[in-house]
Amino acid sequence: MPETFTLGTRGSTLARTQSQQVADQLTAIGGFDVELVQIRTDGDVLTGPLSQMGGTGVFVTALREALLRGEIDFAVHSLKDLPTAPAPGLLLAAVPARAEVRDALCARSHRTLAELAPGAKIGTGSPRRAAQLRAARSDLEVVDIRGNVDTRLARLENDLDAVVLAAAGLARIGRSSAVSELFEDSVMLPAPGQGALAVEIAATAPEPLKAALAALDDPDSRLAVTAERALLARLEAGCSAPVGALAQRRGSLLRLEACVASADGTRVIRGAKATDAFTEVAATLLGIELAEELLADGAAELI
Ligand SMILES: NCc1[nH]cc(CCC(=O)O)c1CC(=O)O
Repeated sequence: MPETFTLGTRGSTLARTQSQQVADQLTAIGGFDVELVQIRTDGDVLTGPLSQMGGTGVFVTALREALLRGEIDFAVHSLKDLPTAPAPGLLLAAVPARAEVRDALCARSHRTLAELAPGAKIGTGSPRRAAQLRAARSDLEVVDIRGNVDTRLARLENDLDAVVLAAAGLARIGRSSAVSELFEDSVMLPAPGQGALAVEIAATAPEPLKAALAALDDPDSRLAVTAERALLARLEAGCSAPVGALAQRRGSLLRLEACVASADGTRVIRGAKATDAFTEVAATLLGIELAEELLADGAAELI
């Protein structure tokens, strides 16, 4: 009988879908059976605006505690929900190949941002998305929304003209047909880590599990998110701060682009920097150095 490992997951459709995808890959690579264990996090239970829930990691803390107690063998998170602070006793076993990184506009009648009527209502719970939307279209009414992806899309049938969601999440749950525009980097930079998954284990996890998960790791994706998260950490900004960042391999360079915006979108500080060294250290330095350039340009006032 193959060995069985338990995978802790949040209960949302998105979380269960992405956990099942990693489980299937692990079964294919390692020949293991994987059992999904559903765990409720504060992010699933508490109500109110996410940006005011206080503390980081509302979506991951309960999963991390289950890992440390040995109740589950591994956990799959959306990487952008992971706090940048190191997690003692835990390891990032794999960053699988990243999916689409961009944010998507989902609008009634499939309108693009430019096609939305003046004063149209556009929903997002993210200060980063709200600020960049206001910078692009100051006439729109940005409405604070939350809930899972399906709940947000349902608002299009109800009171909103458009919502903004991560394209990767929509694709994972089979709702890509709702997308009317993928935002270019110049209009909206994604959240650090967007579109990537994080597979986390306890440092004491069995070697065969570590080895099988290591095979799921995509080095370019890991380096890109390392640079983005180093920038976020150096800015001392959390996942709900108005910070966008995107690192991508461009030929022989790893290029990082980032922005910090004021909540009202009237100020957007942007910068970009590249390195030709493809190591964790170089990616981390890239993030730190670009963060320091943004701080020198006044970013601290906006965070
Ligand atoms: N915090 C919510 C969250 N965490 C990860 C995703 C989407 C998938 C991803 O970016 O990997 C979403 C929903 C959204 O932002 O639209």
